[in-house]
Amino acid sequence: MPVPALAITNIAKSFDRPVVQGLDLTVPAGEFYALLGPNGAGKTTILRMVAGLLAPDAGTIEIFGTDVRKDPVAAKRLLAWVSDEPMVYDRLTPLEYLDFVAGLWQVDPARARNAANDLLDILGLKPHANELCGGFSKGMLQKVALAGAMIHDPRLIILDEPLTGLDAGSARQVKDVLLEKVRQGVTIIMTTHILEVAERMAQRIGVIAGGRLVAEGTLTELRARTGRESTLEEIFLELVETSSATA
Ligand SMILES: Nc1ncnc2c1ncn2[C@@H]1O[C@H](COP(=O)(O)OP(=O)(O)OP(=O)(O)O)[C@@H](O)[C@H]1O
Repeated sequence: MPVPALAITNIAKSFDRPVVQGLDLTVPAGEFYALLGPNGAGKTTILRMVAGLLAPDAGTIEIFGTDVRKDPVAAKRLLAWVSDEPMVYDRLTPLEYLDFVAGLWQVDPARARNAANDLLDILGLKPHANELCGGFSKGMLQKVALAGAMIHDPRLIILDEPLTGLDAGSARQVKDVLLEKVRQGVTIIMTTHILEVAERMAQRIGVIAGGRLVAEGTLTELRARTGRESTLEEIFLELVETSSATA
């Protein structure tokens, strides 16, 4: 079997109470995977552990076979983490910021500049490429952060609510970038509360509730599980209600 992009085995994490409990999750290479779940379900906590920003209390996480805790630098090279709170330096222009990030990853400068120009173009930021980020709206900063996360050609891109706060045009640009990456063979894992986005973009959907994976599959498989022709919204609500009743 080919090495999956992400293999999570039995991870757990507690803060003042258990937040992630015995979670297994495997995402094959090249897949667009959406992670859904109610507020507080543990989605961000899971992704922060995958990105190496938070240590699990138990279990293992592998990115293309590389253990995130044993070899964090190698694992981080393979992935990009795009948080829902973009961190971009105010006093840099998008082009300077992308040069800076590419430098941290030791990407060849000429290659990085080409990639930066392509990303800024597709994200509609070309006209602002030489303006200071300090004057940008949150949506523009989100797009600069996304471009920065992709500059080292990651094989796995993890995004936490990437479309929140974006207008229709910006959301379209971000979706186009992500779909193009998937066409190129990159794996994408994304949380979203916009069920229509999960329905249209993702090949498989995982539903998290109470820190556990309560269902997973293609939309057709999830429909089969609930046993009727439902919308993703109906399936989602049913799965989450069932899981909280069981808990
Ligand atoms: N650093 C922390 N310290 C204490 N509790 C935390 C911490 N991070 C997350 N939590 C708690 O863990 C639970 C899960 O939070 P998490 O952000 O992972 O959920 P989520 O599924 O991403 O939610 P949302 O959809 O609202 O973003 C919440 O109850 C949250 O308050």
